[in-house]
Amino acid sequence: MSLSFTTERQVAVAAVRRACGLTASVFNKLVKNETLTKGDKSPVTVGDFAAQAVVNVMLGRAFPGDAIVGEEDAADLRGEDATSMRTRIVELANEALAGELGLGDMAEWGIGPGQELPAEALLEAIDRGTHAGGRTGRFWTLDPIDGTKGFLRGEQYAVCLSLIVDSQVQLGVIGCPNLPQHASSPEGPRGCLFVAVRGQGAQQLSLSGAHPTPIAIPDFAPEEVNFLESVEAAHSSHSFNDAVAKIMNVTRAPTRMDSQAKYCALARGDGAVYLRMPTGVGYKEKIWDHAPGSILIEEAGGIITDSRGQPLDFGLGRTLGENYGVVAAGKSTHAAVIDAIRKAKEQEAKGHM
Ligand SMILES: Nc1ncnc2c1ncn2[C@@H]1O[C@H](COP(=O)(O)O)[C@@H](OP(=O)(O)O)[C@H]1O
Ligand SMILES: [Mg+2]
Ligand SMILES: [Mg+2]
Ligand SMILES: [Mg+2]
Repeated sequence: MSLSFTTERQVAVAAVRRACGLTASVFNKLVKNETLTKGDKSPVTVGDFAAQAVVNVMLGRAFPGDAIVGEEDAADLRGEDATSMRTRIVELANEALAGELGLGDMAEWGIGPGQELPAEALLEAIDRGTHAGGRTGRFWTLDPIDGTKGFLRGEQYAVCLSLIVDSQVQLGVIGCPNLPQHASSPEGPRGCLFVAVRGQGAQQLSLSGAHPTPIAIPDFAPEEVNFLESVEAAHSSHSFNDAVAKIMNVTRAPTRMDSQAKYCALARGDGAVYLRMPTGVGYKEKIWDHAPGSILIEEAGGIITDSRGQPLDFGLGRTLGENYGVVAAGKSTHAAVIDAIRKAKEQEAKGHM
């Protein structure tokens, strides 16, 4: 078997590009009854569902034998009360699948004129994402909109796709429609793609899939270190991050950003540390929230582990198992973060936090 994953990369970039176009167009037109609240109280929009349908249709055509671990499922879309949402999703997904071919995209992965897919086919495509994951075999992970809360605020979100083979992430593609192309000009052009293939490095591309540019995590002088963290305090402990930053004598304020755009920002050197610590007990991190970002960090020369310094295990199923948080940083910084976390935990245990 070839391990260059050339076709997989091509399909993944094409699928993420189409899904980004869809989500960006949906944002400007989103109305109130196009968002649902899921069982865990988190929001999901017609954009999430339609983007999952598009990516799953394309993966299904290119790799009919591959399983998919996708965040969304179509259960809430089948009832009569969901008719208007369903109609909108069908319209959005068909529009994206019929849209112009991007760089490296193939006509047979999308649909031609008059080939619109009916609602049932698209709901089935969404439900192709119900795979359980696991230790062996080949499957994709898909988060059609990561950072749905950021998406709804008009801030950062990302379309995130990865390929896992026997528990190892081999390919990751992340599309960030709202991320400035250069951190140095935050008001400049927005929208970029990030791609990493195991052993082939990490790249930033334009949203169209053109102009691949290698990216790497730079060395940070201690006084230049800053943290990247979630906007949502319920997703990651801001106060623990403050304690860790203090121990590391970090003076720069943290950069808050939704979604795996944080991994992209880290991979190109916009920030030095991504730290995500649990806010309570019970929540298990999902593999689609970290698999694409993890390979991007590794291929950009960084290290990603849990807060104990142990590797993340993508072979446990749909989640990462018991939650010890996530720490990503460049090689020269990562050990210092793990050490500071240990000290912060000691302080916390002594009631000093
Ligand atoms: N209590 C919790 N702890 C950690 N992550 C959580 C969480 N509740 C939801 N999330 C996850 O946090 C993701 C967003 O991450 P971030 O905070 O970095 O923007 C969500 O992805 P979705 O937006 O795809 O649902 C969701 O999977
Ligand atoms: Mg969600
Ligand atoms: Mg997510
Ligand atoms: Mg999501």
